[in-house]
Amino acid sequence: MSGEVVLALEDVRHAFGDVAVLDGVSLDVKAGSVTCLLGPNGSGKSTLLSIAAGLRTPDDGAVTRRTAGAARSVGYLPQRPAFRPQFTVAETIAFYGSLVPMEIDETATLGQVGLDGVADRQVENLSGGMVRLLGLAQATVGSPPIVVLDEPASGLDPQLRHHIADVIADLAANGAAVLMATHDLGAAERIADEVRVLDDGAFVAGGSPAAIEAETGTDLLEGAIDALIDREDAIGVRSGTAGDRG
Ligand SMILES: Nc1ncnc2c1ncn2[C@@H]1O[C@H](COP(=O)(O)OP(=O)(O)OP(=O)(O)O)[C@@H](O)[C@H]1O
Repeated sequence: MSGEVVLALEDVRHAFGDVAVLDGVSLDVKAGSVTCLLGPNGSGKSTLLSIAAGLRTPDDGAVTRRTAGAARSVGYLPQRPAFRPQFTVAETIAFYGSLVPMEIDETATLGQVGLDGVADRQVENLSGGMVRLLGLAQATVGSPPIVVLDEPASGLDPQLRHHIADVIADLAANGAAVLMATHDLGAAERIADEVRVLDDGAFVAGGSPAAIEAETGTDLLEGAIDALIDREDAIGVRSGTAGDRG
């Protein structure tokens, strides 16, 4: 099965009101691989991920998920994961486990993200980073063949970021097709089989990290992104002050 395209987006378009966010985006994600979406804040990564995960219907274009026979088709980690505050960590995973028609090893699920030691702690008493780890664990419950992760390492310290990247690489090694948005270029460099750079609603580059670096004459993704994205534009999007700059 490994290497088959299990998630395909074809000429996907989406707008919020009169603001076009995705302007004809096509993408194949294969089983056993990690695809990282890079791009400035507001470039449409989360919108694309929510469409890929089936949570949002695009205005136009086709989304195909080949997940027949899977207990759960898609695991999804939102950008801001939120859980019932009074549930413990173990109860939270048990709840998600109850939604899929298969036996879940809760301890192993928590262990893979390093949360087995806080299984009895209530969610409201977790740190922000721990909540994100719980979100990642939740996204893997039921071994979905497609895993969609929106900034899985956001707000985590460098060691945890590294650990999360290892967990994600393991998911792909075990056959999952992983599609994730990230601003962690080091992680993308390390674990991405494919990178897509999104800007102004379209992909401006795609390929392995090495291929993108070769194409842009750079030796790190950070340099490649600088070469591909107009930094002034990106800062304008971030701060909303583009119109104020003289
Ligand atoms: N529900 C919504 N209604 C209206 N506009 C939206 C909605 N969701 C997103 N947008 C707009 O769509 C654009 C793309 O947002 P999106 O969250 O997809 O970007 P992103 O690349 O994930 O950004 P970031 O890196 O900051 O998370 C932004 O201009 C955003 O304001």
